[in-house]
Amino acid sequence: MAVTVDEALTLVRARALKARKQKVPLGKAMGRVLARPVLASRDQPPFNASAMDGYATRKDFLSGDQATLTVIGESSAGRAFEGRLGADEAVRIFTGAPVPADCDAIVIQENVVRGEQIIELTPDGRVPMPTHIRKAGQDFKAGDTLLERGVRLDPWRLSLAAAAGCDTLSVVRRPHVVVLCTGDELVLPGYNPKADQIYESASYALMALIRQWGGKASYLGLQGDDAKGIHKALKGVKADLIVTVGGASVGDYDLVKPALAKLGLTLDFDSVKVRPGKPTSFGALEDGRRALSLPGNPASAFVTAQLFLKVWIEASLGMEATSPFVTALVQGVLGPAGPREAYLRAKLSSSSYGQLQVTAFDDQDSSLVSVFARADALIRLPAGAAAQKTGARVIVLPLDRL
Ligand SMILES: Nc1nc2c(c(=O)[nH]1)N[C@H]1C(S)=C(S)[C@@H](COP(=O)(O)OP(=O)(O)OC[C@H]3O[C@@H](n4cnc5c(N)ncnc54)[C@H](O)[C@@H]3O)O[C@H]1N2
Ligand code: MOO
Repeated sequence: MAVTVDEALTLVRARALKARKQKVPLGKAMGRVLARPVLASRDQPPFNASAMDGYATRKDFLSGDQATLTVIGESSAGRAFEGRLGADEAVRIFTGAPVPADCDAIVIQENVVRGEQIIELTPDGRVPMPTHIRKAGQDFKAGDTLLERGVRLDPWRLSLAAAAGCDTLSVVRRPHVVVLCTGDELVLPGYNPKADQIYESASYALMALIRQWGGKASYLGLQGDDAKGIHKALKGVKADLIVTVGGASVGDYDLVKPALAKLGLTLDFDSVKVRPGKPTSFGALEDGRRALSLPGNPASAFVTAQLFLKVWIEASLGMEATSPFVTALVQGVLGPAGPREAYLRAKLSSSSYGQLQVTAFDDQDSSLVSVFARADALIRLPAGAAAQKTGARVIVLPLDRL
């Protein structure tokens, strides 16, 4: 069954794993997806806090006849002033320190002339500045949901969880994805290729992408064009998803599907109406492991990984589906799309006034590793799309470059 990209995405999502929880220390939670929300157990800040170094006092002391205040104590960050203020009194205060209970104004130290115990207010010092006091709960309040379930932790979200006092987080277990490459012509980097061989390169991108997208990746190495060998390599392997690369098409040496068939493969689709990436298939084995077979041409494997592998990993992590697309103005000429939805390797730039622009590489052959290494986006052309000229708005899928 040949399906469109959208149909394939629906089928891939339908075979996502049920999220399994595990606890991890906050310091190890970068990149993980929350299995439970992070809630605030207290207000932040927990007290009215001074935003400036200066003097805490009362507004009514600033507006009276008196232009001097008596300093009766100090409040510093971590050491609150516990006393009470009398008439025309102030407390020395520092940024981040609790504002004493009966104070409602901060005079910054630049706006006073400091004496021994008495400070003299300059005219500016007599104007109350509400922003100099950060209200308790200004950042967040006890009981607030700070981070929703399904959110992926990034540096700023980790900081928020820390600000809420969480030392461990409940996250979704990473789906385990194994990668097997097939083809008699392939040699691992570091070994000597014969004249008719090439280096295996696709798995290096795929393994890194799986990790970047939130999965756990294991490399099963290389298998020749031998259905028995492929079957043996996959038979007892622990995995949530098996990704095979190569041997996916219709030739005499395309032996991945027969090998997976022996493991009880039920196919959801065996071909996608996409260019590159037509011989991509997906389904599940008898034992529940999912199997995604990618074409061997590196660009075909990378495009289909970006489309389907990423979505399967994210759905299995309990992340909400979001559109990965933006739009940009095309530079140069794009030919018509043909009968399959097309993804052209392209380079993003921005105009002098910040408009996103995109330029397709001239050579779109699906074997080219060098072009992908320079691309930072894919231009998506719907099946049957007409040719496009400079200035046309096109749909773009930015790549997850570091
Ligand atoms: N008669 C037909 N021939 C082909 C069709 C078709 O429909 N009818 N489809 C073409 C399309 S589209 C693609 S894409 C390729 C993909 O085929 P396979 O998945 O069977 O890939 P291979 O033949 O094994 O390899 C293709 C190409 O990629 C190189 N390769 C494979 N694995 C790797 C790797 N891990 N790292 C680097 N390079 C790799 C391999 O050496 C080949 O050059 O089939 C078309 N044929
Ligand atoms: O679909 Mo193939 O991936 O055109 O080279």
